[in-house]
Amino acid sequence: MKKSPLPVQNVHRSDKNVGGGKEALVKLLRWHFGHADFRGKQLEAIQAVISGRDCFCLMPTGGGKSICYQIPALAKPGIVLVVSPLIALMENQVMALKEKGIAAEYLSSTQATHVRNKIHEDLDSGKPSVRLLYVTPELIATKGFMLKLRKLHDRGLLNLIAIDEAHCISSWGHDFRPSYRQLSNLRDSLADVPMLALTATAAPKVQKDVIDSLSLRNPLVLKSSFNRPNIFYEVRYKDLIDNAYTDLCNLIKSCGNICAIIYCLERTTCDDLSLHLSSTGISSAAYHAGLQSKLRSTVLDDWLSSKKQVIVATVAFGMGIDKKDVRMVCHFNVPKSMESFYQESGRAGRDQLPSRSVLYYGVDDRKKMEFLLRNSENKKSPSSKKPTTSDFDQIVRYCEGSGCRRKKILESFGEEFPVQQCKKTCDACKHPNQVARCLEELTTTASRRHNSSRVFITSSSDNKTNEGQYSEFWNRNEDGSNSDEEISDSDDGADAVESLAGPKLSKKLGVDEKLVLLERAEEKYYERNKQVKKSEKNAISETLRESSKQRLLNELTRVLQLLGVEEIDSQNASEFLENECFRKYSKAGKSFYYSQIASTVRWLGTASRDDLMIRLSSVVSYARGEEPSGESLPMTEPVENIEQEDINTYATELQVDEPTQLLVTSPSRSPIRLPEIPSFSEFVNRRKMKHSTQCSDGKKPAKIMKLQ
Ligand SMILES: Nc1ncnc2c1ncn2[C@@H]1O[C@H](COP(=O)(O)OP(=O)(O)OP(=O)(O)O)[C@@H](O)[C@H]1O
Ligand SMILES: [Mg+2]
Repeated sequence: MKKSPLPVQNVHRSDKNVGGGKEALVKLLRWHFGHADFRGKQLEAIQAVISGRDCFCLMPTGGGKSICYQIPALAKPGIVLVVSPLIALMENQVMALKEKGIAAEYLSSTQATHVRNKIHEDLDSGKPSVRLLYVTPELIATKGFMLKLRKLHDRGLLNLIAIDEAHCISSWGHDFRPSYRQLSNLRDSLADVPMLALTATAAPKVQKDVIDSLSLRNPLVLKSSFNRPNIFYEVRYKDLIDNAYTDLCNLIKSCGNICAIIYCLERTTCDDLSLHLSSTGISSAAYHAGLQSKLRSTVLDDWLSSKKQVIVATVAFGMGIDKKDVRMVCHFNVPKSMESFYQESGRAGRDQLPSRSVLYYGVDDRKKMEFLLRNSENKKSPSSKKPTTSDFDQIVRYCEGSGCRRKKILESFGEEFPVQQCKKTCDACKHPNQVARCLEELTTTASRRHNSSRVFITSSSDNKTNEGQYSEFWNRNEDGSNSDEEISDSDDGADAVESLAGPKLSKKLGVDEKLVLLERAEEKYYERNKQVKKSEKNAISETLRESSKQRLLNELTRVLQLLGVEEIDSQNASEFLENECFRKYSKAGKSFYYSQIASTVRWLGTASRDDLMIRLSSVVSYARGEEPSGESLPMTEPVENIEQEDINTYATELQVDEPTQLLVTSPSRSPIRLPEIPSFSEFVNRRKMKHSTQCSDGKKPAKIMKLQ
């Protein structure tokens, strides 16, 4: 309900009288926001900036930082400029303020010109009505807008510049945004306007970097404890769970109809996991930068209004989103640093009610992340301060070490925390024996699976993987490409689907993006051509098959390299797997086929060397004369009723003497490019197809071979 604003208080004059100042400020807080009193260091921050002093305010996520600049805007005539990194975040706050009857606006490229013009007119008028003006750092960097700010300042109207999410200025931070760097000019241009930097980033090196970069002058530094007592911390070990998807479903269901966020490393995992949750009756949606902006807003709105219960997202989601009743934040893949983990898990329980942070930890995930971090370390410039493998070690210790989780989080931010204060609000304190057993089991299981006695804090520096899959891994890339800038200030390239003519897809796109674009283009085609038969719509197109093969190939290449498997030719194996999906689901239709491909990709991501050798036994290659080592591997695809004739024909068609000689070494062992050789099952399948064509031609059917 809108309230008429309280007459503007000139608290500035009474700020020396702390008691009087406080009373007036509390009155504003109660009237406009309905809160009984200030929390933590809010009042100190407000009084500092009102008195004209710079302030650096560190409060945990959900601590109530916004009030620190919203109340000053109501306490003094004039304007408070708020710099915010995300359009969604600005929109949210402005909407909430307007609902409270507070004159707030934001300026962004997404607004209609007439809306922007109206705001500019108001700013240029003798007595602007706007009290809080939200802008992006990009806008501040423009000459025109800076000129406007100077004019406002000259007219005595610019009271405060608040830099929200101020850690974005530091490349040490987990959310570095190059555009924030431009804010370092503010001090020169508007020297005497007080600045308020706000962040929940706990890392001391980021804090110092923020103060230096913004040239804060003798700032009042306010730090609150980073402890979030209402969050229960817990780690689940993927290597000890039969099926992490099922485990997660059960977990969500066991909590009732809660609102949750699930973070995944890859967009495909978001899509896949969300699909899976939905199929079990949990209302969920995926959210990542690969979605069209309209769809993203719908997903966000649905989740904010609790129409959707669970949002499955990449790290592109969540900064500054003020949904109070998030009861669980789950990391389905290990986060890249303790800082990211703290920020993301901190989105639970903003209403201070009991909530949960659950981290699904897997040794494979850890290796993947180590690889990405090492790769990025190798690439980065000497001045770059991206999270490193040593930052990551903190999160590994959080998962792989015994002892209070809460203590580990807080100590990694330099905060001392006596274990007794945890009061059994983490799994390690509540069920110490169970956690100890899990860790012991993890050591044995993982060392067995990964053929290594070193499980803890190891690294896999020489692994190669498809980095393109993790385009949101660095929330904001230094070079700005692939950043979720697109999530904040501009529309993304997904709209290209609209103009998609045939398979004209940019080479820059990853396979998954291409697949999604093709799917959408296809959907659009069918939408426009409703007369097209349903069966046709359901048919699996060659393009889809090709993209699926490529998707499998990418994952296979990554997994084979990660596990050091050389005996499997990824090309043959991907074709084999795709063929398997096609064979099983071509009749059932596209969605079944697509979901089978997705689940195969998922399986590849968790498969061990032995799993791969077993399932892909028919495409395992050995060097000429080399025998498979150890016991013979069982085949998951038993080939029955195969005649010697078939084997001979297979050999003859490939012009070799013995079938075993077909099986050549992996490309890494042999520099010679060999002609493409179909796998045996593929060959059998082709023959099967030939037979069936012959049958339909009215010829006598040949003996049918059965591949299960
Ligand atoms: N003094 C207060 N008393 C009660 N509730 C408050 C008070 N101050 C803020 N809140 C509430 O706390 C919640 C979090 O506030 P806010 O969004 O400002 O947090 P934040 O510190 O900016 O978090 P983030 O780091 O996630 O952006 C909001 O719902 C807000 O209404
Ligand atoms: Mg905030």
